[in-house]
Amino acid sequence: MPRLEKTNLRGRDRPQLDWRFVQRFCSIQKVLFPSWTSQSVLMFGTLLGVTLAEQLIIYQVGVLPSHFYNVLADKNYSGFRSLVGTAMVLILFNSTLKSIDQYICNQMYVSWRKTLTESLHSAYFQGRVYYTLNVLREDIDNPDQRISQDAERLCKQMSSMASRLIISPFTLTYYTYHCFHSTGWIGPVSIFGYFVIGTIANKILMGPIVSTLFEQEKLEGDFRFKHMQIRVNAESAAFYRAGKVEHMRTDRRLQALLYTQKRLINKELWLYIGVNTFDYLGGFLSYIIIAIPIFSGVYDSLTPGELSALISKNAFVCIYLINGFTQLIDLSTTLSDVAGYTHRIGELREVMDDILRKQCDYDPASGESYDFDRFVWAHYSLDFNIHAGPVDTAFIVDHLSYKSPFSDELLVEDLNLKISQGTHLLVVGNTGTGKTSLLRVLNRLWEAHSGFVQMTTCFGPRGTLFLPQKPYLTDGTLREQVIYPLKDIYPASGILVFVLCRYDVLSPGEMQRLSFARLFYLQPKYAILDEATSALTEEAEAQLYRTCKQLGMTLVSLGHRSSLEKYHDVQLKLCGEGRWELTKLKGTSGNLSLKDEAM
Ligand SMILES: Nc1ncnc2c1ncn2[C@@H]1O[C@H](COP(=O)(O)OP(=O)(O)OP(=O)(O)O)[C@@H](O)[C@H]1O
Repeated sequence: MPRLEKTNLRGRDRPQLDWRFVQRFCSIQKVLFPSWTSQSVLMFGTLLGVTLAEQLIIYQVGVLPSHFYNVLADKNYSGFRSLVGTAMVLILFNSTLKSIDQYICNQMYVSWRKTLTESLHSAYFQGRVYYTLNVLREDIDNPDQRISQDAERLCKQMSSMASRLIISPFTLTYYTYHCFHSTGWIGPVSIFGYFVIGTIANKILMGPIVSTLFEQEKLEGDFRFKHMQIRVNAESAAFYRAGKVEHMRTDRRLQALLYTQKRLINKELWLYIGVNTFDYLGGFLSYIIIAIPIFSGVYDSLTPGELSALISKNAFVCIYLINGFTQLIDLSTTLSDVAGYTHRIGELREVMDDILRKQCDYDPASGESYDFDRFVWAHYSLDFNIHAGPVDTAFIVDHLSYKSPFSDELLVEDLNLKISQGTHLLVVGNTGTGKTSLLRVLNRLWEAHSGFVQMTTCFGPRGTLFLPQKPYLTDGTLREQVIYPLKDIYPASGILVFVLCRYDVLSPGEMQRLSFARLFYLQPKYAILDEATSALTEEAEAQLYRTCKQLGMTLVSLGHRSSLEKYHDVQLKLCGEGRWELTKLKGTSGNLSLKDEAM
């Protein structure tokens, strides 16, 4: 796997309001609106209906004052009474529709967030994408923040734009027609021209905002990660009395974040100036439009009274049309946020797709999310050899060479090995010689440099189970810890009590014991133990190894302790610089050739 360079925010990769934004935005919309009958489309349709009704009512409310002038001037009491009644009904309707509009927008926000986050989750947890993304890819920052926060903000901003955007084609068409009717072509053409200039100016002002917002979100993620790191490692840091240095480092991240936030605010100032200028200039534009024919003598034949009536009528439609456009321009601050979040989520989706594609090329089975539970229940009816191979074998390693993803030096070269039932293997070697890396390659977390690894059993119960060096205890009850990674008890029983477990207060030895409890519960055929007893006494280690063997497990252990030798039949020693030695334990020694020896 080649080392990936950090490419974000450099040169042509700076997130902009460009074609790539449009593509990423459209691909996110496809997720949010998967079909014409989807919930989002129905909500959008309802919102359109509500906003159209709202516009009709607003128009009626807008003409009420002129009716009041009429009935008051005529001292028409019954007309006044019915007008007050109409006004009350219209106002009630208007406020109800406005509230429904807000309500639908909020519902849409939650529904979009659900759809988008679930879609990101399904890619993130597919195969080993979450591992590759967090451990091996350096070109993408804070995937957790993109999924939890950026997706939320994108949906929030889009829902806040929705009702204004959805209605604008209708109001713009309606008032363009009226404007054309009253002023001729000069009105709509000048207003459209004005809008085009405003849009270009705003696009120029928004460009730097999008990339700065992108950067700000990255720094926000880094800052949060630092706090998370302290939270997880609070005890170790406290043993070092590391408060001062952690304070300094956390403050440094805060300063970087605040510096970028200030830069963003400074850039936004120019956008606000642009938007506000556009708003206020728009107010005058209607009078400029009407002034042109007046000064050029088109209306010279009209009396002053007719001229003022014409000016008032034209000003009304022009102002409405301009208002429609300024509302769109006002959205540019929201749009720049949407663009920033769209780039962050779009980039994450692209990288996840890329990882998944490469994983599927390397390991076709990795495309599916591995479901331990499915395999447990399937076991009774299926023999699940996932690759054709001898039934008493877990792995066949053939001329395997591997290296760490960010280095060119081979850790192990040309390794031949067969892990078979009943032959317990001990892997030893100095620190950093590639013992755990061998397990990464066997587990297909890392790709082999050359040669191949064939896994002939499945993961999980009745197959192969890996106990990693760092015991992973998840959130949940003790029962959930023990049955992990199963979701349900197997076979169905209530033997494990429902006790809430605070895994963070367990000692390393207790964590290792709990990992063995998992192993005894799941009872795999092959148990791969990476320094699984390093925090336990030799007596406890002996007891656990004895139990594993009584349960019929074949063990592959990694470790430094010589006490481990007596539980194993064969030893693989990694000597560094690619060299390795395979020897028989319990008396026999010397290099073994894989193909000849029955391992
Ligand atoms: N995620 C990773 N990305 C890049 N390099 C890694 C990664 N994990 C391990 N390495 C490197 O690979 C090399 C082998 O690491 P490995 O974990 O296999 O050592 P090990 O033999 O198990 O050591 P130990 O006895 O300390 O557990 C080390 O130089 C390490 O820095």
